[in-house]
Amino acid sequence: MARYTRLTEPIALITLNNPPVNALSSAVRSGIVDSVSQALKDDQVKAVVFCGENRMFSGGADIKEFSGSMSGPPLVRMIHSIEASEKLMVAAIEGVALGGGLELALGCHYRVANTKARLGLPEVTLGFLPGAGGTQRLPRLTGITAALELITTGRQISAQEALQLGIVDQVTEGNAVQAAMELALSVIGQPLNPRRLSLRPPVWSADVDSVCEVALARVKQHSRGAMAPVACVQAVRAAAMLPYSKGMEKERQLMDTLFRSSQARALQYAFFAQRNAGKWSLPNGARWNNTKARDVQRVGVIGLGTMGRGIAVSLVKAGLSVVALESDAKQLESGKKAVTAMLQRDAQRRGVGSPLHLLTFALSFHQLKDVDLVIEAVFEDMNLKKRVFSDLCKVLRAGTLICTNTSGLNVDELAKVTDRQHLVVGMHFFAPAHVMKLLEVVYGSRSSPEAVAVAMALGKRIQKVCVAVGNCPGFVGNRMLKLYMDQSLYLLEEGATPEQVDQALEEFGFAMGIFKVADLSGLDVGWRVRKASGLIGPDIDPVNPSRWRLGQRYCPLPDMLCQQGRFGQKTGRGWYLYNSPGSKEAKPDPEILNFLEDYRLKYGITPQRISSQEVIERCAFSLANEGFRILEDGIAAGPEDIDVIYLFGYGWPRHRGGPMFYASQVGLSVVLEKMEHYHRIHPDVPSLEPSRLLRRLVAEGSPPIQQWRNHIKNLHSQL
Ligand SMILES: CCC/C=C/C(=O)SCCNC(=O)CCNC(=O)[C@H](O)C(C)(C)COP(=O)([O-])OP(=O)([O-])OC[C@H]1O[C@@H](n2cnc3c(N)ncnc32)[C@H](O)[C@@H]1OP(=O)([O-])[O-]
Repeated sequence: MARYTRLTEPIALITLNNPPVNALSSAVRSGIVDSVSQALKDDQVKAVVFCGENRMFSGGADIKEFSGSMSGPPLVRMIHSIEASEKLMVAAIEGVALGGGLELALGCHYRVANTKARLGLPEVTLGFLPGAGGTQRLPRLTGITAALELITTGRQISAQEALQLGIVDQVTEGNAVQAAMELALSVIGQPLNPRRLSLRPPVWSADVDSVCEVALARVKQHSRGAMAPVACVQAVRAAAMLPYSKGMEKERQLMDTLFRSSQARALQYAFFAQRNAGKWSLPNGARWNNTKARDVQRVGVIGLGTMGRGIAVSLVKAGLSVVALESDAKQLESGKKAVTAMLQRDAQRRGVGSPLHLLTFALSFHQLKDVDLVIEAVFEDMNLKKRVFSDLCKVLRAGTLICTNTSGLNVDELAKVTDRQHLVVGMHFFAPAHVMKLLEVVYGSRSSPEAVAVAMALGKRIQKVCVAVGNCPGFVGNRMLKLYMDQSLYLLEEGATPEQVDQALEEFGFAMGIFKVADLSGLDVGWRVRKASGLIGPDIDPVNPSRWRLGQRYCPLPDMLCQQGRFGQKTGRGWYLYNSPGSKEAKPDPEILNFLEDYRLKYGITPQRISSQEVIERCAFSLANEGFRILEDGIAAGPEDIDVIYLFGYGWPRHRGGPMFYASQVGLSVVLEKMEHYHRIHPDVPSLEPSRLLRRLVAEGSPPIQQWRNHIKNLHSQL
């Protein structure tokens, strides 16, 4: 797993060989140790160059090994002996040098990188720190400030930036191995001690404490409750204060704590869940690896509202040619201005040429006749969408796919009005569509596997994290969100305040509590949906609205707020108070507290003291409980898909893995017991009843989350 090649010059080449990313598995580490010892024994060899197979240096330690018992030579010791070696060691970096890969390179005496290479220490994103000396060697090269930024964020940098920071010694447009050999030949014989980073003194400076304080405040604000970024700051601080060996001791202590933490398990789970989501499968057996996606070059986008604009921008940025259509000249003009400005700003920021030549604006459906795929992004109204779909069929070529950007409408019902039900899929983008990473690709009962493959491939091309989901109201994300929102509202009725609920959720790790999110999105959006679905109508008393609709408990509080014109940030008032319409700083509103008190009095509700624990249990466990129902119904293929949707679309804290992973960590029997408890107290909320799958998994001994798919398969085969 590491190939040793003796070159004609006095140089040996050690090639890491573990495709696809040359992860430093136990076999690779053994191969490196054996190869280094071979080079050291050969008197003719004066220098060693390290490189990776397929022009990929290394993606770091093998993350799969972290869940089992570690074997093979420890990375720390291996890197230390490379650095301590009396022979010259040079890293030739192509592709990526990440995590342990970069730490290996930092143990070498010189580093050469190809211009396209990317370098970084992303361990923090996996719940720990660069524990193979990275926290001690990097600051000794770059200084504290840069090292803190790189290590606490895990940001990947270009070879050019690495050169500026002193992380690499040379950047080449050509072959990095060739350049590394040339460099080796030019420095063979020079003293190696100045090149051994571990021999450098601590990088102390008078402002270390304040720099670390600022970094600590930043990481605490950005990654609420995450342990790893805090530990990263502590480890880098040690590099400033302590000699290398003591700093390494600190690194090891911190690493030991992090390594055993549930946060690290959650983050590593999230890493693989994200990659698994692309490996979609449909209930009929079609899968990512048995279905071919045909190529898409030209895409039509219908509707240039907020969503359509973001979608058009994402497509153009990925190099696709786009025809953007609006229904009248005025809307077209304002959409055109917005899209053009967004693309120009982006090109300027990235220092690339403007891609506007890829964009055509149109008012007539006929201009869509040559596109390969259409994404309809008109207003969320079934009748309007149906009209658009049937008009489209009159102009599109026979094989053109029609995708609908909807957050929950029935894809089958829409497909029925077309002449190509097999070519209709849903594409649920999240706002703003050019920023948010998640894309739910919704297959209807008639969608062909090829259509799903095309939509998934297109999503990947525009750099979305795509998850294939079945067709049901709200799909996966919004179907679960409804229950989460319901619970938050019931908590208000029962005695909580919006700030209390939000604070509990933010302490749990959400970037924003649910009521702040609602204010940001606009309360009128849900109000319109509830009106359209008949939950609010002329027969409902607007002053004393009923708390019972469609046979279950209903909370009319959001409707009452909307009647007062409290639509959230846009009107300066919602669940919170804002300085002015559009302002973002949410302040508790005494009016809301009085309003809630009056409401409880009016309906005879005795307010209870609601603990943060109850907020989390009712919100998070309700999400997971609905997730189990979604798995039962076959709407998501596995728990990982649900978790990816919540991580990338709904701000679920990554260090908690996702609602399904969280349930597995808390313990399924605990979740079951709590759901039974809350359902007993609130029998008028049917969704609190524990799902069949949850009960079944508990009855079967609460298997680990990785095994749930088998249990679900058995459940389906028995239905
Ligand atoms: C003491 C310890 C100190 C050191 C700690 C570390 O180094 S921690 C590590 C620090 N390093 C990191 O955090 C880097 C993590 N990796 C990445 O960021 C990206 O994978 C990439 C940029 C290397 C390539 O991106 P890309 O879009 O071209 O490709 P892709 O992302 O789709 O991956 C392709 C396949 O490779 C797999 N795989 C990837 N890396 C690893 C790994 N390290 N291990 C195992 N497997 C790994 C991945 O699962 C996928 O497998 P599948 O689904 O085909 O079976």
